Amino acid sequence: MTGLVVAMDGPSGSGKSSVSRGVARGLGLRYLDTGAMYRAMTWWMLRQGVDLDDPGAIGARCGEPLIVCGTDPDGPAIHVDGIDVAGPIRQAEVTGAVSAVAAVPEVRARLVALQREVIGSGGIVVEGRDIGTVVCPGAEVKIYLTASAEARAQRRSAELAGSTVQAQQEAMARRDTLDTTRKTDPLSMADGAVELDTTAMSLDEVIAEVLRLVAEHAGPSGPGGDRIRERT
Ligand SMILES: Nc1ncnc2c1ncn2[C@@H]1O[C@H](COP(=O)(O)OP(=O)(O)OP(=O)(O)O)[C@@H](O)[C@H]1O
Ligand SMILES: Nc1ccn([C@H]2C[C@H](O)[C@@H](COP(=O)(O)O)O2)c(=O)n1
Repeated sequence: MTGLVVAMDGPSGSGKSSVSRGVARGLGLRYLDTGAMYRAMTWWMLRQGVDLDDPGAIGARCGEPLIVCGTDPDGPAIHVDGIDVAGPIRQAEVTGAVSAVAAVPEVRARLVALQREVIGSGGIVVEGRDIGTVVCPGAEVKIYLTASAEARAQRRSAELAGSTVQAQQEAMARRDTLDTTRKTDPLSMADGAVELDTTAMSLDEVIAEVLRLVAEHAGPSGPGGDRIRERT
């Protein structure tokens, strides 16, 4: 029997990580942050001095780093060649460069294959930009999370000391443009996805709504209902 897969896509800062972790905890599922894998690849490229303006150079070297991504929603770990990069991949240098690396087809092919290995037979909430469209189009539940640009920037700047809402909004807009206009597997809403605009919702409300959608789409009376269990 295969396990439940919940696919969570959406633009930067829409709440994918926080919501996915809350849903995984609530259902006793694993959690995979695919953005962390693109960030880990970018961290490695920067460390190696690869020219990030040269997609050919990125594509030629993207098979080299060993990227290992954990699936514990309470402490998702990420290592590159045995080095813990959970902190470094969140730094501004990586955030500013990751969209260029993620646009390279060879990078996407390698990381999608790795993601599918981790997903295995399921029992997991997976978040990113192409989960419902490319990585796992057969996922039982597909969510497309959105929120207004202002709300997303406000949430992010509240999280990061010393950043203004305006600077955050500009940085997010830049990244979203790159992520939605790249040629290979751009961010888009998957067929069958439920769009959830969280602008006026608290994090707890969003998690509760996704749990409700999971129960509706994959609950005891829905398809695959025997595959979910509530964590006690
Ligand atoms: N509904 C919500 N209400 C208020 N704050 C929220 C809500 N959802 C998420 N947040 C907060 O917004 C910030 C961004 O959320 P999160 O990191 O989960 O977004 P993301 O979509 O994973 O972002 P990215 O794609 O950039 O990694 C976090 O500080 C999170 O706690
Ligand atoms: N499935 C994915 C996940 C992420 N990306 C790219 C696009 C993002 O700008 C970047 C970092 O993701 P984040 O940590 O902000 O969620 O990685 C992608 O193309 N596909």
